[in-house]
Amino acid sequence: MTLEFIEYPDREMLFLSLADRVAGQLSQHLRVNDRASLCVPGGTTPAPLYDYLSGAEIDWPRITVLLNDERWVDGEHMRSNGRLLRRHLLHDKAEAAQYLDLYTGDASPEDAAPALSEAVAAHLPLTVLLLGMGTDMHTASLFPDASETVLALAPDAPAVMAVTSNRDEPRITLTASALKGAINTHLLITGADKREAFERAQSLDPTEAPIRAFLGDITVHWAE
Ligand SMILES: O=C1O[C@H](COP(=O)(O)O)[C@@H](O)[C@H](O)[C@H]1O
Repeated sequence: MTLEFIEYPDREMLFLSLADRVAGQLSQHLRVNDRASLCVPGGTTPAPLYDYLSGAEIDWPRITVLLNDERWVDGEHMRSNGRLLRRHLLHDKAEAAQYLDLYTGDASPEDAAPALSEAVAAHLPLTVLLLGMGTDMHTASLFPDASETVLALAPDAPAVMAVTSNRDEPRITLTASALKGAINTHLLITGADKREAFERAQSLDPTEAPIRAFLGDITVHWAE
């Protein structure tokens, strides 16, 4: 198990270099496999990374892109993680990728979870997993001290679960069982507050600091 922490001089360098690394890992995988999967976070941090990645010269038609988690809102809603992807990643060269949308339009994420679990399971293990993290140490939609997080961290959890106990909108999330087997895992964090949260997480239980469940073989990318 190796945790590598890379500190970049600035965010621009981080986003450029991480886009290059992710593209390289996907291409490498496609040299000996028919298909690859790229699982990425939503939120406010990764848009510039996706702008770079969308122009990468990789064999996008052989790549399935999916989110770590989605908020149960319409795809055009400001809080939709899918909206972020459609605007910043799934255009230019990456428009040719296959997109596995976690927002199905079902009445609730509970209704959608069983079929999504099957759909996601077909793309495991993930070729490249990129995680984000909130200052509260949540990752994907696995939130600290939530009863659903205990279930989503269990090794026998289905690949996808509904999350309804958080204070915002209902959500859908990949669980630890789907996320943890990825071939390449990266964590993208920026700013002093997230670095401090990341350091704190290392001595906490995953139920208090869900990102802790993924701090095995991982490369952490940080810039102020
Ligand atoms: O709610 C979410 O938050 C995390 C972190 O987002 P950020 O805004 O602090 O960058 C994100 O990784 C996750 O996908 C998203 O749904």
